[in-house]
Amino acid sequence: MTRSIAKFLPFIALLVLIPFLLPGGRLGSYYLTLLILSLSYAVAALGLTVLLGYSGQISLAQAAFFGIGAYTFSILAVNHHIGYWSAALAAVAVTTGFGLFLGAISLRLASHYLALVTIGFQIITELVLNNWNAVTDGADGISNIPRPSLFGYAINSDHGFYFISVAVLVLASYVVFRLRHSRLGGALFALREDEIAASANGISLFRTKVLAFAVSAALAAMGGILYASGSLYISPNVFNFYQSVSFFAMALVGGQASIVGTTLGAGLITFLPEVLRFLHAYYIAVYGVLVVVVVLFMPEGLYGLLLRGVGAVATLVAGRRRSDEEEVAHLEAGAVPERPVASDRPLLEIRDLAKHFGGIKAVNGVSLTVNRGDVAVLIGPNGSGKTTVLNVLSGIYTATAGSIVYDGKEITNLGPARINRLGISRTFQNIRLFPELTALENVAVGYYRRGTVGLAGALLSRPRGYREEREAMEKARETLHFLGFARLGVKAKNLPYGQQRIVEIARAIVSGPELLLLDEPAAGMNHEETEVLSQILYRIHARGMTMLLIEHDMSFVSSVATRAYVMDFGQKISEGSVKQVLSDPAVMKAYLGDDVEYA
Ligand SMILES: Nc1ncnc2c1ncn2[C@@H]1O[C@H](COP(=O)(O)OP(=O)(O)OP(=O)(O)O)[C@@H](O)[C@H]1O
Repeated sequence: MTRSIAKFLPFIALLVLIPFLLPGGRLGSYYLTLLILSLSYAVAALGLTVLLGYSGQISLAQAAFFGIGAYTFSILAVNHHIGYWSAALAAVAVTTGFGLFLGAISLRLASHYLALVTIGFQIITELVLNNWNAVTDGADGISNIPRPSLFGYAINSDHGFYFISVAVLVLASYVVFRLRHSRLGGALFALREDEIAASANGISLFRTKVLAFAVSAALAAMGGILYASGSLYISPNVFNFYQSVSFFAMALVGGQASIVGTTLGAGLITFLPEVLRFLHAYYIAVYGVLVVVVVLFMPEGLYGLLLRGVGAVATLVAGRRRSDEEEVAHLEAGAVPERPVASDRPLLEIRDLAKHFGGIKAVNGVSLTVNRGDVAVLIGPNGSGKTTVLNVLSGIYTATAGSIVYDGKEITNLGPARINRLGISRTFQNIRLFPELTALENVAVGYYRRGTVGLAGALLSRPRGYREEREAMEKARETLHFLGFARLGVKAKNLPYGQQRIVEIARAIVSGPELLLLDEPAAGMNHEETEVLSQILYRIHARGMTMLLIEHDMSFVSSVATRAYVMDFGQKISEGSVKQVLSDPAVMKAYLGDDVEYA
């Protein structure tokens, strides 16, 4: 057991001891009922930890999945007399199916549009539960819902069922924890932070989003089954829109990306109305204000605030931390590494490529070949179509016409994730790091394409999951070190511009791609930083990577490039060595216009 899992132990111990802690040895049955209720809510809210906290997808349909789980289980167990655990498994499977469906149809939707679709799903589910009398018994609901038996013992008492609920919460937390600490966890966070950058690092948006919805629905179903068994009776009004909002509030108030935080949030949102009951009619206003205050002023939730407080005290006790600045390493000066000589074997062949945006012919019939070992540069005036070539090449845009062949394979319009997995990595003109992830975590995401562990592997094979995660972290550390960067634990959004560029390059090379695409890597850098960047590109080139870069800084281009292509108005107007193209009259005309003769 790792230390990370061990840190949950006091919390689990507390949950086990709660019924014995209060005066009188045992809680009154009313509070025990509330505790069981809050555990069922916590399990369902953990689904939102994955969906909202990790992958950043907004869902207001968690009560619908909670209801589908509770109803499927109750219908099977009560009306069809299916055994408890078989009915429970079937309910989780059916609800997961609905999660897969909702995830698949919401693929192209973001933020408020996605929220609207989930609200629609929630309302349809409520309508079905209320009106499909033959199956759901409509507004009457279903009663006499059974409780489980374990090893032949029926767990009928509230106390017994409380411990079953704790066990299910621990199991649900374990699922979320394992998912978080596998390559899929990194993929979910990347998706939350920047979908384009995630897909350019080999992460399939479709599979990852659908996975998040499915896991979230499965956890909602587990919570729903606990709810049904705990209450012994269900009716549609429990699984309404307000309950979905409550689940949302539980995740936000506790700490949406934290297992313990969400569990605390569920407890708080369940017990708060009881604690505030003395306020009579005013309680709902006070309750609402408290929730809004936490959401507005504590972005990491109450648990995040608690952790920060503990961290601050620990820092005070241990003395001041070394400042981040002290951790900055520099690229060690050394001889310029021996760079490979470009071969005449093509790695990338672009033929008659066109990309039109309505009437704008951004790229219009461009052909170019990059040989293995080349550092090819694409230059041209602003708006000449360079970035568009890179975007089509890396699958971000689909081509209007033409073909792209990489390593002998046609890759035109394959999509960014598949193209990355074939060994093509890129950086972006307007740096696209994952801002809330640290430099190290950002780079580890770049190693995604080298991993193999899927959901089953992450949940069932702890050694494989850990090994892969550790390997990604080690490679990320090694790559950052190779580039002379040591602020590993600093969030990307807190790094200065030049360092963000280095981290983005590290993320692009960590998986050892064959072809590296760099879009204006020196943009916004001062002279010193540009010098360091050329050293970095020499080192990367010396490792055998072929590069295609876009750049405006001609002295930088002259120092690193082995071959140059020039574009103007969407077409290639010149190619050759940097020296050759810079003295080509067509190129001078493109840059200087009619002043060329004067120049
Ligand atoms: N998504 C888009 N929708 C519409 N037009 C676009 C889109 N992307 C690029 N364009 C247009 O295509 C043309 C080429 O743009 P592109 O960004 O490829 O040029 P560039 O050579 O990279 O320029 P710069 O050096 O300024 O980055 C421009 O006219 C631009 O406005």
